[in-house]
Amino acid sequence: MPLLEIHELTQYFGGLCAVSDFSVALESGELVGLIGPNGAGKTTVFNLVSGFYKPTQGKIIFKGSSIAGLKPHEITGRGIARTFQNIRLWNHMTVLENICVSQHYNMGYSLMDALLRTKRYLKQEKRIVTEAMNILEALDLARYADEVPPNLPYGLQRKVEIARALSIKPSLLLLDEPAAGLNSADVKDLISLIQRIHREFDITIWMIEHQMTVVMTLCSRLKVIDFGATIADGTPDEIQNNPDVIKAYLGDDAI
Ligand SMILES: Nc1ncnc2c1ncn2[C@@H]1O[C@H](COP(=O)(O)OP(=O)(O)OP(=O)(O)O)[C@@H](O)[C@H]1O
Repeated sequence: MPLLEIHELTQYFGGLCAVSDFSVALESGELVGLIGPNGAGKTTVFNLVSGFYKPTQGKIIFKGSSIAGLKPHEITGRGIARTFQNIRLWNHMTVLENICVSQHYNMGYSLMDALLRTKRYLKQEKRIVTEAMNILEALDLARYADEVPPNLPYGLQRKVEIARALSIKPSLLLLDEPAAGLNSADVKDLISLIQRIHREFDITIWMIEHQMTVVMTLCSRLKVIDFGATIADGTPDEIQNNPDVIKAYLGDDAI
């Protein structure tokens, strides 16, 4: 059984069809890419899978159960984590607090426990901090635990966002343009980081990315969409030489 199955997903925004009849199946352990020109509908697909939008039509099945229309926190609870095209960290909180706050969907204590600072509350809070520090250590970020994100270079902020997504121990990680805004040295580091996460965290990764070196190096297969519709599906080599893909990116003159 695939980890994630999407059948004929369609999303309208008023009269605009942002995603049309999109289907895909991701097997556990895969690292695959979703590419396409600007405005193709890629982020909309991720927003539908992560519960930010309710699909106009279609099925989204994760671990055998339908998740279409669930709230984002419910989908996180099922084991899907994501990052965003524009980094969304809490800039007034430290790196450690940013990771801890994402754990609170799974805190295991009540409001009353928190108000009375019961034993259960203190024990769970300690667990959350320990687990957050473990993830920061695993990604070589522990030394930045007490910094606020704006004090860190952009490449490290991206890494913190990935650490935050990993901290919920997802089975599926959605990365939305992780290389956006990074310089070439940071892109190289990001490629190694994603390879390491994929190897060490027993996780399935689905990524949107415009930088071809990143997807060509990392992904075993790619799906290409344009104006919401799928135009190609295949290995990076097949995709690079597909005339429909070349046309979508470069226009008719390219072929
Ligand atoms: N909430 C929304 N309301 C109305 N239109 C939207 C909304 N979200 C996206 N769209 C439109 O849907 C289309 C697909 O947008 P989407 O952001 O999914 O594309 P994308 O492939 O991720 O683009 P990019 O690579 O530029 O990020 C675009 O025309 C966009 O303007």
